[in-house]
This record gives sequence, C-alpha cells and structure tokens, in this order.
Amino acid sequence: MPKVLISDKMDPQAAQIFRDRGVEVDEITGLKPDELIKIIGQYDGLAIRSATKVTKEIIDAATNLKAIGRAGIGVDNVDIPYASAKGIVVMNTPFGNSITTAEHAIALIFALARQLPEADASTQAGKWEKNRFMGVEVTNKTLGLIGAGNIGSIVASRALGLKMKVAAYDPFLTPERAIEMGVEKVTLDELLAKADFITLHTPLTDQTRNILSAENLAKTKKGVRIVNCARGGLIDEAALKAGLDNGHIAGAALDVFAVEPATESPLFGTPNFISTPHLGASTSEAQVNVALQVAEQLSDYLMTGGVTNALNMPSLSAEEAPKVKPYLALAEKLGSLVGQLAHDNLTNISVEVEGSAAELNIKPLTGAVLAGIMRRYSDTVNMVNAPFLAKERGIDVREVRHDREGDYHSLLRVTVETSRGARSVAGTLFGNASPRLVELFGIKVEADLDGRMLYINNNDSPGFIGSVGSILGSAGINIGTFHLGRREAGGEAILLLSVDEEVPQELMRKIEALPNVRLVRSLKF
Ligand SMILES: NC(=O)C1=CN([C@@H]2O[C@H](COP(=O)(O)OP(=O)(O)OC[C@H]3O[C@@H](n4cnc5c(N)ncnc54)[C@H](O)[C@@H]3O)[C@@H](O)[C@H]2O)C=CC1
Ligand SMILES: O=C(O)CCC(=O)C(=O)O
Repeated sequence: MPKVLISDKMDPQAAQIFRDRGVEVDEITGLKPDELIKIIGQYDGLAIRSATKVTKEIIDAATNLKAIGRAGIGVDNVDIPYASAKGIVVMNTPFGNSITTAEHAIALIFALARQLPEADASTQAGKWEKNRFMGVEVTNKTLGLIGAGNIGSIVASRALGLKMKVAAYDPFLTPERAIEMGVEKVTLDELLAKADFITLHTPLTDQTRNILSAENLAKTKKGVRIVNCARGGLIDEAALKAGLDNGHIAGAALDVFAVEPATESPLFGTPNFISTPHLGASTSEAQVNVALQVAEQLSDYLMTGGVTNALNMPSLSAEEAPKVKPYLALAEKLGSLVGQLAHDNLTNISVEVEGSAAELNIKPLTGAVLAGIMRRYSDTVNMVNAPFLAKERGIDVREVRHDREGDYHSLLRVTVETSRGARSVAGTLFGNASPRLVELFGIKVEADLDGRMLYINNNDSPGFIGSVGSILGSAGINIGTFHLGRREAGGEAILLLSVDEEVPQELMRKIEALPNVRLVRSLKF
C-alpha cells in the first residue's frame, strides 16, 4: 500500500481521501528540514502547501518518493528540475485557490484606498480621527495588472465590475485574450506610468524576480498604491519602503515577503503599509478545494498511474490510465530492447503509433520508450525524468501517429538512427494486455520480452539452433522460450531465447565462436 506524508497544515478531508483510496497517510506538520530528511525515505508521496521546502537534500533522502503534490499554485518551494531528474512527478492544484487569492487582492486594494487597518486601530484606540483618513475612490482609476493568468484575470473581472480601467502587462497575453478580458494590453513601462493601483500576479521566476525594482518603482505614477499577493521577491522591499517614506508611493499592501515567515521587516510600522501573513489562499473554500484536489491527484497517481496537473510530465487521466498502462509496459520494453542492443550513442529516436494505439495520448508512451532506452545510462530513470535526460543529451525525439491500421490492431514502433542506418523494433498488445515484440530490425519475430533473454543475430544455417541449445544445455541452463525469425532462407536470422538464469561470459563467448554468428547479447527485462 503506498504511503503519503502530509507535511503542511491541510484540510482534514485530504487525509480521509487518501485513506478512502487505499493510501496510507501520516500527517506530521512543522517538521524542520533535518527531521523531514530522517523520515521522508519511507514515503511514496508528499503533500505540501508553502511551508515545506522541498530542496535537493530532501529529494536525495526521499528514496521512495514518486510524487509531490502542492495544495496550491506556486511551486517555488519545490526544486522541480531536481525532482524531475530524480523521476518524481510534481503536481499542483492550479485553480482551487485562485478566486480566493484574487478576492484578497481586491480586499487589499480597498484596504489601501480607505486606509482601513490604520483607521480601525485609531478608532479602537478611542481617537475618532475623522479628518485623518481621507480615502480615494477606485471607480475610474486604472488598475495595472502584472501577470494576467488565472488570478490576474479574476482580479481584472472584479476590478472591471468596480468600474476601474484595467491595463495588463503579461508577455504571454495575446491581443485576443486581452480583448476577451476587457483589458488594455500594455508594456511594463506603460503600466508603470499610468496605473493608480498595481497588483502582481506572476510566479517568481528569473524574469519576474524584482520586477518592481527601485528603477521600476521610480517610473510609477506619484500616489500609486501597490498590492502583492503573488510572491515575495517580485518587489524590492527596501525600495518600496523608501518610496513610502518619501511619499511617492501612497500605499502598499504585501501578503507575501522575500523571506517568510516575515516576523520582522523594515516595512513594519511604515505609514500606509499593510501586511498579511501569506493569507491569499486562506479561505475555508479554497483550502477544501486544494486539499481535496491534491489528495485525489496524488492517490490517482500512486494507485492508477493517472497524472493530473503535473508540472514535469504530460497529463494522463485516471480513465485513460488503465488503457495506457499496458502500452506503457510495451513502450518501456521496446525502448529497453533498443537501448540494450544499441552500439552507438543514439541521437534520433522516433516513436510511432498506429491502429488503436494512435487513439491514445502519445506523450506518456514516448516517456516510457525513452525511459527504457535511457536505462542503459542510469537505473533511476523513469518516464518522468527520461525526456529531460534525453534533452540534456541532445537526443532528437519525434512522435508520429498513423491513422491506418496495419497487420495488427495496434502497433508501437521505435526507430533509432544508428551508424548502420535506421533500425526499428515494433510491438503490439495481445488480448489488449500483453506486450509482445513482433518485429526486430525489419525481421518478423514474435516474443514476450520478459526476464533474462539471449539475443543472437546469425546467418541462417542448418544445425545452428541445435548447437546453441547444446552449449546452454551442457552448462545446465534451461531455455524457457525460443523465438526465431529470418529475412529469407539462408539470410540474416534472429534467435531470441528466454533463459532461467544469467548466461555466464564464457558461454557467451562459446556461442559467439559458433560459425555464422554475427552478434550475441544478454538482455534483461
Ligand atoms: N498569496 C497567496 O496565497 C497565493 C499566491 N499565488 C501566487 O500567484 C501566482 C499567480 O497565480 P496564477 O494566476 O494562478 O498563475 P498563472 O500561471 O495562471 O498566471 C501567471 C501569469 O504570469 C504571467 N507571467 C509570467 N512571466 C511573466 C513576466 N515576466 N511578466 C509578466 N507576466 C508574466 C504568465 O504569462 C501568466 O499569465 C502564483 O504563481 C503564485 O505564486 C497563488 C495562490 C495563492
Ligand atoms: O498554501 C498557502 O496558504 C499558500 C498558497 C500559495 O501561495 C499558492 O497557492 O501559490
């Protein structure tokens, strides 16, 4: 039974879903990194929010980990490239808390416009300072959105409802989408120059880090009010403080800080500065949404192989997964066969599907073929990290889908470019379930690729099979299955044997020394 650790505070329904789906679950929150390192090795899945930092050290200790599920959107607390290299799927829940976070941004816009926290503190202190708190209307003001994805577009729709004008800077926003959203697509400089309010809704990346730098803050309109409910690190906090102090910036509200938890900051106590402790996603509705979603996604992956909202591998629905699973096994076996027989460094790989296999999502099949091939380099490779490893090695991968149906009702073919030209292997599913090799380097040969096998490439000649049988038999090696194929009588032939134990080197050499042998390889599946 797979085992999952919930390491951040999460709605209790998450644990229940894991149990209902047959996944064992532990909930241990507030672990320090060294405490997490000690226990993470026993888990197949890890469910987190933002407090757990999944670093290289944690991943190295996570020897059984197959999937990390982030109950939320931002995944900057997970070292995704390292997780990918280790074959760990990383998933998030991209929509569960977006309305809630957008609403928090709107709440902070109003809180700034009317100085609500300071007015509240003053009133409750018995001061009744009616003249001190002169606010501004948001109607007809320009809201500058930096980042117009899920949350940014919800903020835009709410702001338009408040009769604000919305200008958006997002290099990936198409003109059509901007029209659909009812926003003006602008450059960052245009946004800085015209916005009365600025809200940020981008992930933290190398491109967005410090996007509101001292230089950019200086380009903003005097009296601008700034809200950040996305990630600390998007704003230069020292420059923000300076802008508030010198009156250029009329107000700023941060839900997120460069260092969290932010228990101290030069910004604290600055007039017109409001802060919340990363509460953007903290509503009961959002927390139920993300907890249910992450538990369902992780359970699906661990129990059925279904992949949803993964950031480092193609999606595979829980409905698709059972259909794709036998093809994944076939794909991996064919890849492994190619990898074990290849002489050269492979630079070009093509994965072709036809018949009913062509109706499936080809991406996971390619991942499995690559995993099979790349296993010659590393035994920790799987369909998550194989595409990354292949890319790293400069391998060009091509996917081809044929609608035609050939001799088999479904066929998967893997072709690689070698110094001897293109070499391909093909297989099908027997009874829609059992992977079966049907063609090897252009020679028809049917075989189950299973356990230990011996591949012999020879020139077809009488008595050859008997000679191989007697070499193995005299050494007490039992042959399980025997598969033959040849191009034409007397021409190139293939012998694939399954054997009950590893064939020792000296026997391999004896077989290699037989007349008419071209190549002998020991294979393992
Ligand atoms: N405060 C909180 O509790 C929460 C914070 N968040 C943060 O909000 C962020 C945004 O979430 P979503 O809208 O769901 O993400 P999303 O992926 O739907 O949208 C992000 C947008 O940023 C844009 N973008 C990327 N690079 C950019 C750049 N250099 N300049 C301008 N725009 C750029 C993208 O094109 C995309 O449209 C998340 O990455 C997360 O960090 C999300 C949920 C809760
Ligand atoms: O889990 C949380 O409270 C933070 C949510 C968040 O920052 C996110 O989803 O990106």
